[in-house]
Amino acid sequence: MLIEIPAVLEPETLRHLRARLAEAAWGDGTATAGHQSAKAKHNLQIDARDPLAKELGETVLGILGRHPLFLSAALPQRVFPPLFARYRAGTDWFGDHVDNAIRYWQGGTLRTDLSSTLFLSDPESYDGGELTIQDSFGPRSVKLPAGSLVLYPSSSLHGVTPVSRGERLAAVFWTQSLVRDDGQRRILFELDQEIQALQRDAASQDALAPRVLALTNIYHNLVRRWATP
Ligand SMILES: O=C(O)CCC(=O)C(=O)O
Ligand SMILES: [Fe+2]
Repeated sequence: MLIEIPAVLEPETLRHLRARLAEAAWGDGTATAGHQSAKAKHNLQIDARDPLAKELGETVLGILGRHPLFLSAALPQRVFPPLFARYRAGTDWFGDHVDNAIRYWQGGTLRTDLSSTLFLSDPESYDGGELTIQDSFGPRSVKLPAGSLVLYPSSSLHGVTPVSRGERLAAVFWTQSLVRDDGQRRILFELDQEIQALQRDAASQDALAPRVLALTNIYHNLVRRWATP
């Protein structure tokens, strides 16, 4: 399931991130690529050990950790710190590739269940740079407003088309979910969204309150059954 989450970043946070990224020390993106994706990857990124990457990564993780739609859709157990990427016009793109199933980090491991791109450049400011994802319904091309993010199963082949004008800035990160199976996670997300809609209706119709309670109970019982914390 591919989920778009609009306006994750406030305009002011976006301005702050972009201003800090303009001063960053950008290095070759292949530094962290696996054997197969190194051949496909043509972009720049900030070294994960760079204090700036850590600081901005924490800002993004803090926002995600409080974002109801991200929490509902990803059911995150752990989120790998964002990698800041830059694609320049005329040279940069990322051919179709797979993300490694396991990422090593802080002496531990993270299983990549979900991949995400948080778009940081205004779509009007660059040409190309579409994120193409092989969804179960066929290829999807994603180019979102700055500050919005897309969440997709890490099992999908994906890439970024060449940038032909301007530059594309993005924060890319991976999530290990409490619910590993994409189909189960999708059922929980849809159920949770419906319960929340019903809860809004229940505010003006008392008779709905027991229904909301019963469905909320079902939601949590499914989480108990499917989550592996
Ligand atoms: O820049 C993007 O949107 C995706 C990057 C990507 O696929 C990766 O770093 O593995
Ligand atoms: Fe990738």
